[in-house]
Amino acid sequence: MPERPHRPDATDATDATDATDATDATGTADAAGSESGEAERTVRTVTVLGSGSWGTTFAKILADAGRDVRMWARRPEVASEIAEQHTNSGYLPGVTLPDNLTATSDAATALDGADAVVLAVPSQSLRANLGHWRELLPAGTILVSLAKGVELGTRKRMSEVIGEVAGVPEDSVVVVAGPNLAKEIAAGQPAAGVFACGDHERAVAVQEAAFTSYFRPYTNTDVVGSELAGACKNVIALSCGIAAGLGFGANTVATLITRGLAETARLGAKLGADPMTFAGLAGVGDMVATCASPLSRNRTFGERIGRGETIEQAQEAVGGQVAEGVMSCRSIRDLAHESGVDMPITDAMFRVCHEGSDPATVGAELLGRQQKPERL
Ligand SMILES: NC(=O)C1=CN([C@@H]2O[C@H](COP(=O)(O)OP(=O)(O)OC[C@H]3O[C@@H](n4cnc5c(N)ncnc54)[C@H](OP(=O)(O)O)[C@@H]3O)[C@@H](O)[C@H]2O)C=CC1
Ligand SMILES: O=C(CO)COP(=O)(O)O
Repeated sequence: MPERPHRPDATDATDATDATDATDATGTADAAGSESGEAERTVRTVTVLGSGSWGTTFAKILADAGRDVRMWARRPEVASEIAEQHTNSGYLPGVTLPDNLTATSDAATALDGADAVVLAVPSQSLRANLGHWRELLPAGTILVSLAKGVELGTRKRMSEVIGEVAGVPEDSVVVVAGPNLAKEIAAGQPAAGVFACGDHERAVAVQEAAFTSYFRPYTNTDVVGSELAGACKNVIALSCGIAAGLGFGANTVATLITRGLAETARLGAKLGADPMTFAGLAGVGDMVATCASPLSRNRTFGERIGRGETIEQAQEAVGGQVAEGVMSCRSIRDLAHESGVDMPITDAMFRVCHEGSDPATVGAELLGRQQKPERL
């Protein structure tokens, strides 16, 4: 696969069009999820559905990379603030958004003619939200998922949910993973991400559209591993927060990160992931960033629980934003049980978040389990 030339922080998205590009800019050449990988694609116009921390930050990356970006916000006042003041103060205080990023609360207006559509709502709301948007998706658009979670009940990964609801092959969805704490990236701090898709051409098209001087996207074809890594680390971040809240230090957190990665990789191996994905940005990269940073909502949530606060108080501490691990500990635990995979930390988080178990007691039980070799 030849590499395409990359140019960070393009000021003109048309720069991205080269003589080899045979894709219709309107995206009508190829319906989303239909025949793919036959022609290089160019993404010029992107719609981001959801205007929370990561949705807004990802929109900023795309706009800084020279794309025309339209955001959809479910609250009209958020859309007006983004469109008129170029800020989203509720989610990214102090951040100025680029002029080529606009917003509306009307999904049809937001979606009109988009070459790519980024789904940036919480995992457990994705099915319902996408159900409203399905009929409005432009033909040929590339669907991109930012959500890191596993659906309750169905135990499906987000690309599976998107494929089902949008009626496209799940391996046509581009999944964004990696150590991407929104506030750091919105402040222009250097970071890398990984864009996973079964169709390499689609991943490359989005990679090119999101390449800036501060954000470096890689591609990967292991969608299963990338999605599971992103969902599972939120649960492990809860446990690291709890450990910190209980007053434990770096050894405890490092143990949870390492053993958390081990149980994530075990689940991934069982479900067909490439084990090397867990050694990459989506795996160890995101695990370390989320488990160690006070910016993580999941870690913060866990820390509050560790300090003795209730689930409701911990939810307040993350300011109404989503701590995906709280729901995903249930769906991932169910997935693990169904797959016959042992995930003791995830199981412990389920007991704390959903059965009212005492965090210190659960921690002691984790330590006291049957001894075993590090690698089975
Ligand atoms: N924040 C981060 O650093 C990162 C987040 N992610 C993942 O990206 C996904 C989106 O995260 P993020 O943008 O941070 O989330 P936030 O909680 O910051 O924002 C959620 C956004 O979705 C909207 N929304 C629409 N429908 C719903 C609904 N039913 N329930 C709740 N919110 C809804 C919210 O609207 P409203 O404002 O009106 O509530 C808001 O715009 C998550 O899966 C997260 O794990 C991935 C990498 C980094
Ligand atoms: O996914 C993230 C970083 O990669 C964000 O983590 P939180 O949702 O815990 O803030």
